Amino acid sequence: MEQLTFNPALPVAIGSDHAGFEYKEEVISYLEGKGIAVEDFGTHSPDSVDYPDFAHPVASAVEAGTHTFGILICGSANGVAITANKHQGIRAAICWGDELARLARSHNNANVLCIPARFVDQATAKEMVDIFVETPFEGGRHESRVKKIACV
Ligand SMILES: O=C(CO)[C@H](O)[C@H](O)[C@H](O)COP(=O)(O)O
Repeated sequence: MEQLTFNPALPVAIGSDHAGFEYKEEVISYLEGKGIAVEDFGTHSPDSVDYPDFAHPVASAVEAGTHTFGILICGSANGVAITANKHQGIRAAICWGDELARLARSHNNANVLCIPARFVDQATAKEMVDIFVETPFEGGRHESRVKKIACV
């Protein structure tokens, strides 16, 4: 059975493109302030970059099991989500509100939270991160559905 909650012994993997850079820095500070280890996969400035260059390494780290879950931030979250979901072991969810973040975890056992920096404020981003960390996967009827995702 998939891991129900996140492993606090492993770091969170976080990445963004230039559109998500400011939010990434804020979220890193927020998580570290709560005593949660974070590995920053970049980008490391607001200079224009290509989101796949940062989404793939985060997805690979989560898929390898070296990081407990991933956070990816770009302008709309579409680019980073499309990229991360190319990875067989990744369930990346675009969330723009608390209930979406809760459902992504409880129903879909999402392991990457994708945040649309140009469409939510930083307070919402942080609230969604908290919910993503704290909400366990429900299992039950959702278990078989989640297992079918990877059956391609
Ligand atoms: O993939 C995206 C769009 O769906 C992301 O939001 C990117 O951040 C966006 O495309 C970047 O746009 P920009 O005009 O190059 O800043």
